[in-house]
Amino acid sequence: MDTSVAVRGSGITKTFGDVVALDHVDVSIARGQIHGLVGPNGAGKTTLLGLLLGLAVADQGTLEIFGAPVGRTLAAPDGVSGFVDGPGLYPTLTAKQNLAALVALRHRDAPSTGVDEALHEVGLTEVADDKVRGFSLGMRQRLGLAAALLTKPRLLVLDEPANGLDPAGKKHVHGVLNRLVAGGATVILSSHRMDDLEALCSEVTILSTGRVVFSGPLHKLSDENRELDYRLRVSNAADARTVADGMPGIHIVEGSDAVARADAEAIVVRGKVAAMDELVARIVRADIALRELAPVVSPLEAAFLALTEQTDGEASVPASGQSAGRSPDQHSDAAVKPSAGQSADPIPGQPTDTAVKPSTDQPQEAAR
Ligand SMILES: Nc1ncnc2c1ncn2[C@@H]1O[C@H](COP(=O)(O)OP(=O)(O)OP(=O)(O)O)[C@@H](O)[C@H]1O
Repeated sequence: MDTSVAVRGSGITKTFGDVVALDHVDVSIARGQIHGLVGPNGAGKTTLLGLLLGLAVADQGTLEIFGAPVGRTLAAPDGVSGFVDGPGLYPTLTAKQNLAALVALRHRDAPSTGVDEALHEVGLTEVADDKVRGFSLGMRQRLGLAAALLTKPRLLVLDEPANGLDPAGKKHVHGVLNRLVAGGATVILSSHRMDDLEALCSEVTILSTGRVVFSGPLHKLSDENRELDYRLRVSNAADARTVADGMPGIHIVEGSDAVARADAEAIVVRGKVAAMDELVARIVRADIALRELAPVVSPLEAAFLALTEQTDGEASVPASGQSAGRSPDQHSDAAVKPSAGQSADPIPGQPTDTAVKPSTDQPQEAAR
């Protein structure tokens, strides 16, 4: 058994009717890291997370968590907790009562074990006695995280945990996840926020229409040979433009939104890393101050867009659908595969021992 691997999936296929949600997915997720799952709407992220939480069972393929095969029954695998589609909570109970109810289901003798600590960890101590009915989306997300933490998971699985979080809440949750991982746990989360993923994750898996189109370390997405748009804020945009104009490998991007959003002292140029290095050197030699230099879209976002390029509606093609990704030879040495297929249903509202389904106002038998 490879002890460095938390999750290993091979040939995982999950269909819902004629829709292929996961199409022969191979994935290997290292222990002790935060691993990001990213992909367009309908790519299969929630379906995959649901399999990890025991909310659904794959039609084909094998899935192992910490070396143990995931069974064919709907039950959360040992040491795994989290939620998909938002945490299920009892709106008429307080935050504290929600957590106590979950603990009571497991430890009838000590129903409050760990509740205060979990609320403190997610920053909800002050509203511990408030009814969840009045909670904002962000507060519910944090309470769902607290519910998952109660089980002291070795693998925490979260579907878009940053939904509804304000910047302070997001920072707090990032801190919780980083502490968890520092303590040896593994976190797998999905997000549409590339900045969150870049801030948190060492590795990502990009899904497109049910297939893995990239899986590996984030740095492998920074392809120096790919042209990117960069925004430069300088002390004199007109002079910087003159320097860039006609330089080999550099193209000035006119009418870019990124310029409009910035200020009069910004230009946007397109080029590869080597050409950008030369441009920066020339700008400095021309006594122009370079105040900011950043890609208009991050390497992760650029790779995401390139790898999941699709036309409207393509994300919902049935089992016989077309490939939506680029071919492997268009990418670097990370695990890149062609994409295709399409997806289907995470199990309908099946709360399990640790995982919770939809956060409607209907009480779920929640995050135990
Ligand atoms: N219970 C279900 N019944 C039928 N189809 C389903 C079911 N759950 C998911 N699907 C379909 O499977 C595909 C993958 O859905 P999934 O929710 O896994 O995607 P996702 O990547 O999480 O999308 P999003 O980013 O929009 O949350 C979609 O086409 C979806 O319509």
